[in-house]
Amino acid sequence: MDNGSEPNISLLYDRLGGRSGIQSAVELFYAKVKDDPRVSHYFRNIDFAKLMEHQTVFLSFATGGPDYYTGKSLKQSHEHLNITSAHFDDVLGHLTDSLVESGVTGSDVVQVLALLLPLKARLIQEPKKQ
Ligand code: HEM
Repeated sequence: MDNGSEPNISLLYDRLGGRSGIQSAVELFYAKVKDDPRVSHYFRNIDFAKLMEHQTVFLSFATGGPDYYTGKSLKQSHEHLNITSAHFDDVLGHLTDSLVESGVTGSDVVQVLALLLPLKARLIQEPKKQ
């Protein structure tokens, strides 16, 4: 038993390799997205350097790192894009592959996805059912 001042568990952020580990996975991720004709059209005329920086900060913040995400709300930055449910899944598939290729363990990949999947309803615009 220790003195109880620090819980003996590691942060998801640290297990992802901290800021530099997340940044490498994000670079891999956008390379895949840009190469995928199903979704690359969403990213036309986008400043990728800025986008990668914002995504790195967002993921660092979401996984318990010291960064604080102060960008636009995800709803604001995505609503003009009209993202479909299937395209959301395609993009998260690329994120999954990028994390696996970066050496992230299966259970940590699941933990990242568990943080992001609940955001789907805010990011997609499906036609309203009659
Ligand atoms: C949970 C999943 C997602 C997260 C956490 C996420 C996160 C982000 C973040 C943090 C930004 C930067 C916002 C800013 O610069 O203020 C961004 C921008 C963007 N995202 Fe996502 N995103 C997700 C899913 C998607 C999907 C599925 C697509 C397309 C199919 C997409 C397309 C874009 C585009 C095109 C931008 C740039 C918008 C602009 O600069 O006008 N995102 N996203």
